[in-house]
Amino acid sequence: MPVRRGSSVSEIDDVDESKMAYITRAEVRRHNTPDDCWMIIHGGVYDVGRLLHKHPGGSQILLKYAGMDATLPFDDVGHSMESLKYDMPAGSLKGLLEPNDTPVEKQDQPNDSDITDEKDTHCITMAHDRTLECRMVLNKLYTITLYTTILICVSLLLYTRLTWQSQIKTQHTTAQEIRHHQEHIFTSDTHLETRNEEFGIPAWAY
Ligand code: HEM
Repeated sequence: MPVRRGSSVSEIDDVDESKMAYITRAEVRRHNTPDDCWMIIHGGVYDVGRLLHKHPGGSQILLKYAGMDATLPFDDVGHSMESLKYDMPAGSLKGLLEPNDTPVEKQDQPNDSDITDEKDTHCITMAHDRTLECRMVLNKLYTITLYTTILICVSLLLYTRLTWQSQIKTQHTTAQEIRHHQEHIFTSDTHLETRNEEFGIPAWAY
């Protein structure tokens, strides 16, 4: 993965550095809960609270870096710098990292067990993600049921229509045959004569 170590937030954002507050790592570290989650990326201090549940990579990964410098993991995953400008909700940039603060390479890296011990965020996130997963599964089930019902209804309609059509066709043909046969019988002179004779009507009477 391309890592752009050394890039600064002011290079990608229209940031007027003179108007931005400088924030220390210690201050950022205090904002490490799902309700108050800050992180440092490329020298910018971001409040990721509003991004948490919209982040395509999930909220859990962001909470893992809550209160920390997430520049390296941010780059390692392959995010573009433009992502900070266009995907970060407006107003998320709280300030710039105090320039004389400890460099990122010397920072502690997060460790899953630390997170569970130090913060309750892990449990909260897991519960949240499980709820989301359940909702997604239910949504999928609902969609599958809906489509299956529609498919069954359409198949039934087609089947009924086809069966009726063939029945109607058969009835129609039989009716036509009968009519044709009758017409033939009644227009046939020989038959008329025979019939008249049967009823005792002489041929000259017709
Ligand atoms: C705080 C600023 C961040 C923003 C604005 C952001 C934004 C995004 C966006 C737009 C995507 C989807 C497209 C892409 O890959 O670029 C994404 C995916 C992802 N992000 Fe972030 N992200 C941020 C921070 C982080 C951090 C600190 C991590 C930690 C490692 C992270 C991990 C991930 C992962 C794992 C994915 C999924 C990648 C994939 O499915 O290929 N993100 N993020």
